This record gives sequence, C-alpha cells and structure tokens, in this order.
Amino acid sequence: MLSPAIHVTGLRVQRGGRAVLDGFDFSIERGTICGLLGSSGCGKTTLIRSIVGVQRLAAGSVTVLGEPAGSPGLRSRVAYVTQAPSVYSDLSVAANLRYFAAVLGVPAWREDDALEAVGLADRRRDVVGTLSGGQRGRVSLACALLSEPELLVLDEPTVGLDPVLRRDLWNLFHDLAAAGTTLLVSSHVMDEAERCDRLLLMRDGGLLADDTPSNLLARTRARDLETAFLRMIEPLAVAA
Ligand SMILES: Nc1ncnc2c1ncn2[C@@H]1O[C@H](COP(=O)(O)OP(=O)(O)OP(=O)(O)O)[C@@H](O)[C@H]1O
Repeated sequence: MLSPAIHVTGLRVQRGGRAVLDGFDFSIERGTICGLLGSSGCGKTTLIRSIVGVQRLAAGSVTVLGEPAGSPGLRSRVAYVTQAPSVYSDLSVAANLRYFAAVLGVPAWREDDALEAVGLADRRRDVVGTLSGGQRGRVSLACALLSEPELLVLDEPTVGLDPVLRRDLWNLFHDLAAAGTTLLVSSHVMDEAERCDRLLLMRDGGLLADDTPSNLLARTRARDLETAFLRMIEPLAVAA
C-alpha cells in the first residue's frame, strides 16, 4: 500500500522564541484535497513550510510521499505555490514557463498544457508585470504544474479571482486529485472548504479539527461550514 501523501507526528515548531505549532499529528491520503483553515497568524504558513521542508522543526517528524520533508528526491514531486506569485515580472508568460520547464527538465509541450489548465493560453505573449494579480498567481500555478507534482501545496490560490475563475480552478483541482495528485489548499473562503475532501482547522498553533466537511457539519449541528467553524472556535474563545 502507498504511504500517505503527508504524515505528521508530534510536530513542534518554534519561531521568534515561542511555540508556533505545538504537538501536531495528522495524515493526508494520496489523491485527496485537504483544506487548511484558521485565523490569521494561527500557523498555516508555518505548517506549509514544514511540509515543503523549509522550516526547522523543534520536535516531531514530517514525512512526505514516504520521504522526510525537504529530501532532495522530493524536489520535482512536490510543488508549492506561495501567496505572492513567484514568477519573473519582466519576462513574458511563455518565457517564464520556458525558464521553469528548463530548470525542472520537463519537455516543452507541458508548457502549453499548463497554460491551458489555468486558462491563460491566450496571454502567453504578455509580460507578467502587465497582468492582474490574479493572472500572475495563475502563471505561478502553471509553473508549479509543469513537473506534474504528486503533491501540490497552494497558499490561498483563489485570492482576487472572480467566481467563474474560482470555479474553473476548483474544477482543475478536482481533475488533478482524480488523476492521483494530492492537494493541500490553505483558504479563508468558507465555500471553498466545502469543496475539500478533508479539512484541517487550526487555532493558535494547535489542530482544532481534522475531519470531512460533512462530519464537521454533523458534529456541530450547523448548516454551513462558517457556522460550524464558529461553533468549534467560540467555546474556546469563551473559555479564554
Ligand atoms: N519569521 C518569523 N519570526 C518569528 N515569528 C514568526 C515569523 N513568521 C511568522 N511568525 C509567527 O508565527 C505565527 C504563525 O505565523 P504564520 O505565518 O504561520 O501564520 P498564518 O496562519 O499563515 O497567517 P496568515 O493567515 O495571516 O498568513 C505568527 O504568530 C507569527 O507572528
């Protein structure tokens, strides 16, 4: 049987002299979409950094696709799309794709497929700096798709996108998952949480819930996930 896409045990991370993540344990199965939710500053980016292998751990372990996070063998198997687009704004869309395809050593035909997937095939000649923020983010996503990663980590991928584009991107995410890719998607948008197979809800460096959207609704007797999350968070707020 294949190992989980992500397996985290006893994870503890210190930043700025204090514990930012404290005692995390969870697994994410391959070919699923997992949403990562929680208030600003609760540690989502730090968890993502731990998974992509750029964060020093104070304790615990993070195993990705059967290897320790950050192993050289994972470089082409894991892609991370940061919140700020990480592409060259003075180059055209096509030149960015060509550059990253060369770095990753993937065939040129994948450039067209990646641009098609993010709906930017007609903008290939445009200089990235002349595109909107949402379009730049999609160029970044296209570059991440080039290596056909087994794990795709996306930090707020739909910020600034209109509903049609958001729907199209979520259709793409589901197509990727159906083909076996695992996606970890951080989001603040509650209707996106419903589109995930599983949700990790974080609060103050801890894991408040790790469950399916339907179980979360049932557990909290809520009609929508926004209410479910508030019901999970509020007892703690009252106790604090
Ligand atoms: N470079 C750093 N040095 C010290 N502390 C840091 C550093 N980066 C983040 N932190 C702290 O770690 C905590 C978690 O930050 P993190 O960026 O992981 O949160 P987040 O959930 O991703 O927030 P947001 O949703 O606002 O992006 C915060 O309290 C933050 O102040």
